[in-house]
Amino acid sequence: MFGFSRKQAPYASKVRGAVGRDVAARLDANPAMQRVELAGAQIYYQLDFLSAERCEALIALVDANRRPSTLLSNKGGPDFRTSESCDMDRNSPAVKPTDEAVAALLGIDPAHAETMQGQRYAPGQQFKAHHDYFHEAESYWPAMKASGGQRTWTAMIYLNDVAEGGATWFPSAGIKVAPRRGMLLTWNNMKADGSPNELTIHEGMAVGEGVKYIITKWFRENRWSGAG
Ligand SMILES: O=C(O)CCC(=O)C(=O)O
Ligand SMILES: [Fe+2]
Repeated sequence: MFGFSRKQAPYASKVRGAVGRDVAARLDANPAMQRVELAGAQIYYQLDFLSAERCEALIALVDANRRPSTLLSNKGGPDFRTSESCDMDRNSPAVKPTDEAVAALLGIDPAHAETMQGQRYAPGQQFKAHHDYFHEAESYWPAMKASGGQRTWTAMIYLNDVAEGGATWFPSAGIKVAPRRGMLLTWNNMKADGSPNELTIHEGMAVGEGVKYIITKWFRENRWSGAG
């Protein structure tokens, strides 16, 4: 029969929907986690996830390895992402416990995680509004699909307090998170039906005074192949 098939939302996905439910159930059951009051997206945070000592060790690694940040698409122009960043080797002793703790917190197989990124923003540096999920109509998508598929959850940790600016702002969701040493922020980039959630658009606002250090971990729907 033609014309009577049930319509699916574009890009809906059972696998991605299930990851959203499973991780949220785990976070809801964790007394240390707080859920941001918001109907349209799953956003959680935990104060003091990392000790000051661990934060300092990670900051030293970012400082030692930082280079200009890159983007998958250069549509946003030269001031879109002006921070510096680096890979945080998951096998290095300073990174491993944090890397594993984040995956365990979410209950996602660490093999699904991309290499953790360290990021450093000096005054005036920023990461303008973007989605962490891949836009499947873009030319980069086939390579991303092959390397582990869509990004589901993002986890970020603020490694220091910032004197002024540097908040993570979700303009559509109406949430602004000020950096705070050791705090973890995590959100699901997908909706309940497993399609990309536009409401998760976010920006790393320009730092006013001080330097901002964070680490970010992106999880894929499949095992990440380590390339792309
Ligand atoms: O710097 C921030 O607060 C946001 C960073 C970010 O959006 C990312 O790493 O994907
Ligand atoms: Fe982001």
